[in-house]
Amino acid sequence: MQEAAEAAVREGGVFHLALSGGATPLALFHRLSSYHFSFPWRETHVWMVDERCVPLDQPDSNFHTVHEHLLRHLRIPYYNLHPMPVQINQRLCVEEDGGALLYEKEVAKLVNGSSFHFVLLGVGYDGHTASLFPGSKENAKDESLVALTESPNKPHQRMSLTFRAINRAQRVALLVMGRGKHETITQLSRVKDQPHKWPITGVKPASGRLVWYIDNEALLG
Ligand SMILES: O=C(O)[C@H](O)[C@@H](O)[C@H](O)[C@H](O)COP(=O)(O)O
Repeated sequence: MQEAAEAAVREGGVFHLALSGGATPLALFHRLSSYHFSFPWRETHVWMVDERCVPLDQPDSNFHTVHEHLLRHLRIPYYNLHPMPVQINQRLCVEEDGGALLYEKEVAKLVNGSSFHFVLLGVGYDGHTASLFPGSKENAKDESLVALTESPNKPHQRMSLTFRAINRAQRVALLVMGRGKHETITQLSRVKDQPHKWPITGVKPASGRLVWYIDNEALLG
């Protein structure tokens, strides 16, 4: 990630990084904040891959998690932080409030070609990634870059980058860790291109690079 950040900053003066929630990236966040002192945070813009529709100061909020475990330990300008606007007009993720479109416009305004330099993803036990869940209508060729989605797990309402946004990225890193994910990895190794059932198989950067980072426990059980 640091290499990608340095290369992007060298080329264009800015690094656009989109981060997922969940427990898996916490160790990476800890590492980034504790050891990577030369990471170009001042030139880094932090975006969210997905968000739960709860106020940003709630422990369930992905931005809250990223803030607690990473952002608050860094020297990063606050105007480089881009939480998803899940709360508008004192209500959460209401279609008419246009939060998804607002975020899409913010991405379009700041990110060249809406193509993030680096997107960090995880995978759920059911093969979901970001907040793109099995069987949901958003998984079909969605034209938008950001959408309101529904999770089978609480909190149900979500906002998420779509496949379209993810697949525009220059690099996508898929981080899978822990014995608990072994079954999922085994199943995923047998399926191909079934984004409706296994959303993770819909991650295919058009011209970018996709790299899976799987630890031994997830790989070997
Ligand atoms: O909001 C979220 O939960 C995520 O962004 C989600 O897509 C996550 O990456 C996977 O569910 C894996 O979660 P774990 O890392 O907790 O297993």
